[in-house]
Amino acid sequence: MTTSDNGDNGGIDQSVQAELDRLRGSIDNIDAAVVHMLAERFKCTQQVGHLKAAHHLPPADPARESRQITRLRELAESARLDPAFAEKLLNFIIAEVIRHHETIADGSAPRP
Ligand SMILES: C=C(O[C@@H]1C=C(C(=O)O)C=C[C@H]1O)C(=O)O
Repeated sequence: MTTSDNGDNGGIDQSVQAELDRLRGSIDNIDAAVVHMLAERFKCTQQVGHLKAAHHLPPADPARESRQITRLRELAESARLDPAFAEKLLNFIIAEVIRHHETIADGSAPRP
């Protein structure tokens, strides 16, 4: 067995290390894509927040959220992702968006 250290049992086989590095490279790329996609999503939701504030619409729209959750759960199922996890993630993001919308409606967020 080829290990990356002096033979103690803490060493990792080099082929295992190479596979770990390859997979972690992909994970890093995916994490970067997630960050970029979230940034784009927040750019859109900020604009929605300003539109709502300008027209005195409430920050949250529970009916829209309910449709999104139904849709996302279906997408998750077909992608073999746990639908409960997908729902929790969407709710987490939406809660942050609503917080932004409340700040915009308060008048404490500058227009971009
Ligand atoms: C972005 C909106 O505002 C809120 C945030 C949502 C979201 O992040 O997808 C969905 C509904 C609203 O509670 C919207 O009304 O479309």
